[in-house]
Amino acid sequence: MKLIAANWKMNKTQREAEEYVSKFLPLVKDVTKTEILLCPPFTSLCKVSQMLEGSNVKLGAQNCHSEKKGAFTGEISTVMLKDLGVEYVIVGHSERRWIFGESDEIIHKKIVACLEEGLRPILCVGERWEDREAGMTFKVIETQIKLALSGLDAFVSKIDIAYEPVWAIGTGNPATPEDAQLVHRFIKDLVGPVRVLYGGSVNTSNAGDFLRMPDVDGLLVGTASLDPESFFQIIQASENHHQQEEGG
Ligand SMILES: O=C[C@H](O)COP(=O)(O)O
Repeated sequence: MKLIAANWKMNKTQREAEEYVSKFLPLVKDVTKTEILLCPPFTSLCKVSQMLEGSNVKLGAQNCHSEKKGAFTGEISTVMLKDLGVEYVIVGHSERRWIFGESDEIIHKKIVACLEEGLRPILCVGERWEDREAGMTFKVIETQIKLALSGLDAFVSKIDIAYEPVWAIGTGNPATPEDAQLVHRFIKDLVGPVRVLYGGSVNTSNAGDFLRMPDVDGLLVGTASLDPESFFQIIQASENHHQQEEGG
């Protein structure tokens, strides 16, 4: 099943999150062929978790710490997330890699922490523009994945990967669906059967084009997920795609 995930990043107060979910749940109530995920900021997880109970929408977090508890001021553990009803955690988003200096080693530890707690990590990988220009896209992706998933071959079915080219994030300049397809294929050849999402300037107009690619198994949506209507339209693109596939 395709996964369409919303990463709200550092947006929305609790009240705004509540308004969003109130509008969103009736829109998606008949969605059955697509897995839907909302990843609000930590401050809204509790409220959103209560609202999603019994619905067809799952809850994710945008980050976690690698330790279960202890003297880590300002951090949130996988145990705490699990306790709130979180099922997914975005790990290694490029905004954490490049703004906060999160290393591949830390990302690996976070993935292990998620797996230990029964949470499903969405590992984000992606090249910067200069990597792409230097012809290093595949090398960068390979290195990020090998380091993050080192020793975790047996757990690949419990992990999703999001290909998010750094230069495409929040720029309005997405990868072409064909370029995304090439990288997704490369990732599956490297890792084995794994669900690979695309992220980076996905919107209501281009979502269907990405979802038509054979190895695009879902989308990780930032900006266009902030409005419930437009996020719903992206989910609809996935439902439509599924219907077309079934129709042959
Ligand atoms: O996690 C989501 C991605 O960073 C994509 O963000 P964007 O849709 O605003 O480009």
